[in-house]
Amino acid sequence: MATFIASGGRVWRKFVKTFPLGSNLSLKRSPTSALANGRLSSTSSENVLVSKDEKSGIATVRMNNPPVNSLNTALLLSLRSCFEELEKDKSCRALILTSNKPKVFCAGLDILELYQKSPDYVGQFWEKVQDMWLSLYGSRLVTMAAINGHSPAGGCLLSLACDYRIMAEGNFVIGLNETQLDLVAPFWLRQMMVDAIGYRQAEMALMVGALYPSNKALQLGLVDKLVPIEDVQTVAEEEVKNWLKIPDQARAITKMASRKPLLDELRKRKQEDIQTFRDETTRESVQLSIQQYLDKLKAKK
Ligand SMILES: CCCCC/C=C\C/C=C\C=C\CC(=O)SCCNC(=O)CCNC(=O)[C@H](O)C(C)(C)COP(=O)(O)OP(=O)(O)OC[C@H]1O[C@@H](n2cnc3c(N)ncnc32)[C@H](O)[C@@H]1OP(=O)(O)O
Repeated sequence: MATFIASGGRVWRKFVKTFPLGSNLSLKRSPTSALANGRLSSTSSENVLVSKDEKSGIATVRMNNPPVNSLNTALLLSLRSCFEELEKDKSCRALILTSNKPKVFCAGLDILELYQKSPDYVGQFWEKVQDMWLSLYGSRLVTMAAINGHSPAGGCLLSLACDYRIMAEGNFVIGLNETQLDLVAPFWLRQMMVDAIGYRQAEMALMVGALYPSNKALQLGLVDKLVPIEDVQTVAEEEVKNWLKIPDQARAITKMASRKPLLDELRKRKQEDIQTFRDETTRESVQLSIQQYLDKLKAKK
């Protein structure tokens, strides 16, 4: 269903569309954005909320998968569908990725998707991670991560796939802590880390599975800007507007020139990467580590 809502001088396109596994993509107003002045509607089952300002062509994509936006199958499918919809939309020029629940941007992969599942299941799950990443990392749009909270592992993956990262100041962490779960970050994730913070720092960070507080992440270049949590969205919008002063075509071609080798490499080695993930994740010792990690998370309370 697609409707157009005109409000406050801006035209809002609103549609609710059902994606596989019952996840929804809806284009609607975001409650805190300066871009937002359309009508707000919401249902609790929607795991991705999207608002798009037709005038500027800036879309805000809010992950809405309580309690911590862990990347389960449904959220991965919704994110991919959403990125692909916006990619096809000729009037869309930029995408801001954020969390609908401040304090947690994304808790990474849903660990339960990796625990006590069949090799086929985890293989299919991993392919959804790959496909979501291919659509975000390979996007022609300006992509901005508005990291309004913790961003470990898969949350860091999402952030690294964007063009620019603005993070909330304070006691929030970001990084690739895979080794702490006895997992090994795949080559395309490691490469993004190297590209962001340089070989030596990335090598150390990946080996020890480091999670950095936001000020250290800024110092390393893992994020580009720190702002108070309540300003993350507004600053992201301002930053996007600066980026949009550059002609889209030249910017997008330049981006593709630098990202194509890694995109092509994963496309070429997709099945091998899935096989490795299947084998590693379902290994008994890794399952035990995942179980212990889950217990640790629960015991936190
Ligand atoms: C070549 C070899 C190939 C192998 C390749 C293998 C992997 C490679 C690539 C990528 C791998 C990525 C791995 C991951 O992403 S694994 C996920 C890692 N994530 C984390 O370690 C974060 C864990 N969570 C936290 O630290 C905290 O939850 C957080 C700081 C994000 C928020 O804290 P807060 O206090 O607000 O919330 P909690 O009380 O801790 O959590 C609430 C609730 O949610 C559950 N939960 C948290 N995170 C996850 C998660 N990632 N998956 C599933 N469930 C999660 C938590 O257990 C609580 O549940 P409950 O007690 O309320 O039932």
